[in-house]
Amino acid sequence: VQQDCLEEVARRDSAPAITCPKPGSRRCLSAAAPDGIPPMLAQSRLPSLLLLLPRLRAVAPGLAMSSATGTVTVQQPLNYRAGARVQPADGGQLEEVFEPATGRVLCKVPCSGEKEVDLAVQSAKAAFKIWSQMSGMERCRVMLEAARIIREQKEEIAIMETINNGKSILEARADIDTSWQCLEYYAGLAGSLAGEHVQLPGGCFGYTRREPLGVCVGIGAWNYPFQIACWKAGPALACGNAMVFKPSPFTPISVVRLAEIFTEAGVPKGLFNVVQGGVATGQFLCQHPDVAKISFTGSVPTGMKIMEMAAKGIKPVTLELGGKSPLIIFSDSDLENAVKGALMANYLTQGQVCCNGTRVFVERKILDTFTKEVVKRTQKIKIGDPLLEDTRMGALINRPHLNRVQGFIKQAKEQGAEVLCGGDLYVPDDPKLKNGYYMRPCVLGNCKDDMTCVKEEIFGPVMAILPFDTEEEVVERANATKFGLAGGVFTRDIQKAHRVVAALKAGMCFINSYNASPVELPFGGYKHSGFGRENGRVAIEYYSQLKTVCVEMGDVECVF
Ligand SMILES: NC(=O)c1ccc[n+]([C@@H]2O[C@H](COP(=O)([O-])OP(=O)(O)OC[C@H]3O[C@@H](n4cnc5c(N)ncnc54)[C@H](O)[C@@H]3O)[C@@H](O)[C@H]2O)c1
Ligand SMILES: C[N+](C)(C)CCCC=O
Repeated sequence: VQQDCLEEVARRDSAPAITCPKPGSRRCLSAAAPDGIPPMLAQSRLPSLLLLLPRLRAVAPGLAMSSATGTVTVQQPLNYRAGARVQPADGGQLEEVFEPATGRVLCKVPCSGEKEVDLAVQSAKAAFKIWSQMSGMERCRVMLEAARIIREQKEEIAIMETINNGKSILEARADIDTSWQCLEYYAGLAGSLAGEHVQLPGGCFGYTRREPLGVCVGIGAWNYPFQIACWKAGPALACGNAMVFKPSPFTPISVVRLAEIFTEAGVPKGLFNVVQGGVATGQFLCQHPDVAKISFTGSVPTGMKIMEMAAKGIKPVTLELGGKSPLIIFSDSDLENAVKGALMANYLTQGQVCCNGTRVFVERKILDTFTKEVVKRTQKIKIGDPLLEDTRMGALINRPHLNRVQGFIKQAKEQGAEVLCGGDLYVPDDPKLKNGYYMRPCVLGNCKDDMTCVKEEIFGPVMAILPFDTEEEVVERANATKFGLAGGVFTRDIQKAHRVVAALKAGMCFINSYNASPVELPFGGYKHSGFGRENGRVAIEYYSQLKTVCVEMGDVECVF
């Protein structure tokens, strides 16, 4: 037993059944797909929660028996500094945190002020002195241990994420998988970070050292709270940096568990700290003179503000922003796969995914057949309690966001789009879910490129279908957007597939699939969707700096 768990959970008789991955399974992306579950979400199944109880009690006392929807309250502090949960030194305004599935308040979190932000940064600075002096192999070992603990505690973390975010437990498990995989991947790279040796005339030489930046700030969005934190912490820590992370005020819970796991794994106390709050806390972080880098995931308007603040301190930034990505379905596609691809491109996490392919361009020849099939499958999606195993769509993040998505659908109708299915609020039969933030996934037909629903990021389960006639035309229309995060193409013609993705102005492209995110592949946007990359070897560049050392072996040549 290594911690006071943050959850004080009321006991209930009917706990949801829990499944776990096969121990040692590499990743769910490549796993077989039992029960028709998409391979990227598939898990091998274990029996019920009862079999896991001894281990769950050990790692998370109080969480094990009954982490069911509608029962959890959070009582422990959600700030983390110098290796422990703390109350913020100057916590001001309280933010209510909701359980999207029920609309209940899970806790009220004090927003960290300037003093708490400074304490967190100072704590990170102190730990940086130790961590940055360790060898890559030493850092690798600690990070592997953190990955191992996450893998071991995957079920509890996934439950926490589902309760705070509203996404289905099936998806939350896949998120936790990509989280520990990310730490494992960068642990692997930590030991091989190196510079170059360059021979110069007269026996002189130079060499380069890849050095960490210092204290890095991570600011996260609410749609993938734990995963976003790992995608930033992985490369940052591998390079020898320390981090202060601020999650979205809507989803403050799971990242504190990550901080505890890092401490349990053996990082110096203070290496990974968490501050809580919204705009003001984020600003204190970005403006802090001892912060060396900002990595931000969120909306385009906030990204612009972050960049302005970073510019004043000449701080490098990584911006992972929004999108309105095209998915192009040619008539020679495997129709079954194309339909599945469109569903995966639009409905994960209730459609609240930055890289979603929400503009679905369909070659006119197959428009009717494709649309009919997509609508049929969309109508069958099981909405409801996100902790139930058979739920495929949970609740949106909060009431204002649900209203915003509904507003987009209303406006789409006013502008001439046709609602082919869904788009209305969904009220589950279960009384405890009556105040949750549910809606039916929506397919819009009769869409035109200049409609708001086609131009703006809706960030909800809303797919717009747009017919096209030629390759040239569709590429031009696909690129006619300020965003450039992702894009996809379905076709059996291999030359056409590569030609089209080469022409797409987007950072993450898919051929005959959509929304896979293996940690080995860089992820990030073009244009207003941001710059810098997460995942893959290249992320090392964004969390390190190169020092050149020039060595003279003879006498100094002096012109004076
Ligand atoms: N490209 C990606 O990898 C990626 C991933 C997930 C989400 N997103 C995008 O995130 C958006 C949804 O997330 P959101 O609603 O949380 O975004 P948001 O921009 O409202 O907030 C993101 C984070 O920034 C903080 N913040 C807000 N104003 C700030 C300021 N002035 N200074 C510093 N910090 C500030 C918020 O508290 C939050 O932690 C969507 O546009 C989505 O596409 C992008
Ligand atoms: C894991 N996905 C589905 C590729 C989402 C990445 C993060 C975007 O919001």
